Amino acid sequence: MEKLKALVPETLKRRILASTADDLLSTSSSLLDFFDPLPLFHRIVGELTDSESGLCSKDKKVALESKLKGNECFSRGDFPDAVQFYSKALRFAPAGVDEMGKDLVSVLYVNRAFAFYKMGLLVECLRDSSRALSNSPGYIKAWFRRGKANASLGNHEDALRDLTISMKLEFSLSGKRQIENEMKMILDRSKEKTSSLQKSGSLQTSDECRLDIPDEPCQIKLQCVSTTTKGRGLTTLADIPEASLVHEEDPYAAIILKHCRESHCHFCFNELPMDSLPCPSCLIPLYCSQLCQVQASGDKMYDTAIDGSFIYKFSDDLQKYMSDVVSVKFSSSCSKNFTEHGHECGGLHWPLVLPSEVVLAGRVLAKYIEQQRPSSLNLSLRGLWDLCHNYAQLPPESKLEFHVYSIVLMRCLQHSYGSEFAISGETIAQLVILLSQIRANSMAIVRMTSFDAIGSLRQHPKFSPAADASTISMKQMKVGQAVYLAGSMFNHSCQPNIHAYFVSRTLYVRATEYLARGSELELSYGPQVGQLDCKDRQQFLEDHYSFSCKCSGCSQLNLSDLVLNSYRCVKMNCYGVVLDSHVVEYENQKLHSFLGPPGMINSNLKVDKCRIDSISKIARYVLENNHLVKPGCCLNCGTERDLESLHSAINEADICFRGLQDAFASSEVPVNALQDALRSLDLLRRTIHPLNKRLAEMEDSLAQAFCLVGKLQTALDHCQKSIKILEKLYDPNHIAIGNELLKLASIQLSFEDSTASDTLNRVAAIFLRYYGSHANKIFPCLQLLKEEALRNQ
Ligand SMILES: C[S@@+](CC[C@H](N)C(=O)[O-])C[C@H]1O[C@@H](n2cnc3c(N)ncnc32)[C@H](O)[C@@H]1O
Repeated sequence: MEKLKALVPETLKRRILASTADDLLSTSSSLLDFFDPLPLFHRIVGELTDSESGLCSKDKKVALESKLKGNECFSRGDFPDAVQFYSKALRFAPAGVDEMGKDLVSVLYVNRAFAFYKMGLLVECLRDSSRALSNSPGYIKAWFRRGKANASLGNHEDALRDLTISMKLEFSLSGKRQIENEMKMILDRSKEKTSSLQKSGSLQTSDECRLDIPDEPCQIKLQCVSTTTKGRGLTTLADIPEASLVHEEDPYAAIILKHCRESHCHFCFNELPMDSLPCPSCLIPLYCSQLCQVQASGDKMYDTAIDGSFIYKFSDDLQKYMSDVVSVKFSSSCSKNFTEHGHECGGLHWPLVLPSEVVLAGRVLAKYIEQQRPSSLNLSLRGLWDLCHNYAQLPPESKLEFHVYSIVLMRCLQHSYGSEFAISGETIAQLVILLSQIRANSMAIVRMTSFDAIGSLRQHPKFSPAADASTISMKQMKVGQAVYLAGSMFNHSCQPNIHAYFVSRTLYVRATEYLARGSELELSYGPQVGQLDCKDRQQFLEDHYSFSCKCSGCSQLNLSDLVLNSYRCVKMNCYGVVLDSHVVEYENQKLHSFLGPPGMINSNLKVDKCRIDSISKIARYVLENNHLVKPGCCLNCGTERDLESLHSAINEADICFRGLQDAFASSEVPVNALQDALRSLDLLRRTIHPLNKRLAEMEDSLAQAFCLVGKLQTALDHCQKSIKILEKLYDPNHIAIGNELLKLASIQLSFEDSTASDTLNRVAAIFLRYYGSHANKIFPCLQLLKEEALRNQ
């Protein structure tokens, strides 16, 4: 793409870089006219759309090589590696290829099923056997393998049916004898005991994606209104209690992020199980279940029906059982869904190489085209979305990229849709706007990383939260990017009153505080008060969303913004705040609105969300000092400090802090790194304000380090100190505090401290407020820790 950008003539480039939305028709037409006769442009589009030369098409040779390697691993008892190779082979195996009289994909599923069986992963074995049967209903080995898995799982009735079918299909006498023996064993076993698993019916063996059960229906009515500073926004038509679900929505379009392609399902974005499924027609996507696979790529593979090709006639009962096993049943609403990966499939290269937001735009366009069919041949995106965009505020480089990508994407889509739509300057201009809308409105779908870590730990019989104290930390990981049309109406606030989260690909929004009728509902697009200071939040929003934030946190004084990056007063007995020059600039702006017009001072001090009276003290000082906050000057007593010397102390501490972080990567903390870190902490305490966030981070790192060296009481002290600071920067009931308290609880549990249950109760209350009934699903570790705490009591 860089090559294409470099070719754009200087004059046209300058016009594009300086363009506004009104110029787009002209700039897009000029660029289209420039690219269309260029051989290089056509070569690039050709490479992106040629399924033969692309990197994404299936390859029988690679599939067979991988299968062979899988077989070798299997023969020497290395089953996990065998699974890896069979999975690779499945990814590369083209559909409908015959391998020694059998369908290659089915053979690979059966081989992988056997490896799972050997590893004791019976549910995975069962699912893979069924997948083989969906492809090849008459595959004897698959029925046999399924029967064995069902028998081991205690599903004796099903096991006998599976084996009866394989017996009837089997020709060889030795084969029949082997099946007969198996059936005899199952009959004996089923007489001995009825499996507890079968009785409880608790085992999930179906190939449905484990979609989470939605919680209480969302009944809150919201209204779209026009705000004075932020465009449209959503307000509530009724009072909303804290923790209520206020919105639930599936995406218009969604895409997985590149770094998660190998680890998460490309449809629901959950972590991939070991028995993941590839796309039937190309190499890129992996899915957690057939349901996700079908929803994303279409039901090309799974319309199998039992035909009359079987020599044996089965009883009605068995015939029905076979049909149930081989035909994957999905709800009718799912089969009607637009298959968002369908048009990119078949080995095309462009979905792999173009940036995520461009591929997302491709999915949006394809969905729109499908919806317009068969009426519209003349693609017009005018009526597509009523979403805002900030094209004029985009960085100039992004404007050029959006132009180039729009033309390339349109040509790639033309490859799938042929002459169905004509490309013109106008459609390119509309696509540039669409990309700008995606930039302003799309959301990152996130997962809590500890969810995954604990999920796998939990399967370990020896998992102990106590022993794994330092592993329990919550980090958000971006896995996907999606557009939610109604959800796009929520404005941002750095002091949000609602919380957005995702279960699979569904967006849920919950009120995190009581909201009176008529209040505006605002979520955080990323940065929040307590996390970053005003300057850094504004910078983030400018860089990522191209707007200058006008939320309450950025326009009204609050304690966090004043102290988060501040220094302490040179007088050791004074706890006044000393600000750096860049912080002063932003705080002075807020101070003006805080003070209001002349004459309103003092009597009308409006201090939003300030829970600490020091704001008033600061205000009083500022009022007495000509309404100006000065860099390096204590806001309590007015004493000046040399900022330069403070900067070098902080740099020194930062180096030490990074050393400690590096040590965590190797899970070993050398004694000297610990001593250096303690010295730095001391230096920081003398240099920066006691509520500066750096101190909290240093205390937190030391807590982790002392956990690693087994000094748990010291770790606990540091963890508590970190939380104390964070509680002042955020709110004590903020989700960030919930995450920190979870760490504290795991340390408390490590030495059977009975206060762990109180800590966990606080965590549960916070999580409930942010995640409602989804809390346990999103944080399974909470339940584990609670059980551990109960055992300790
Ligand atoms: C997802 S949209 C929200 C709905 C939008 N206000 C509208 O009218 O369609 C995001 C855009 O809303 C505006 N916006 C949202 N929060 C804002 C804030 N705190 N301050 C200023 N503008 C904001 C910005 O233009 C931003 O790009």
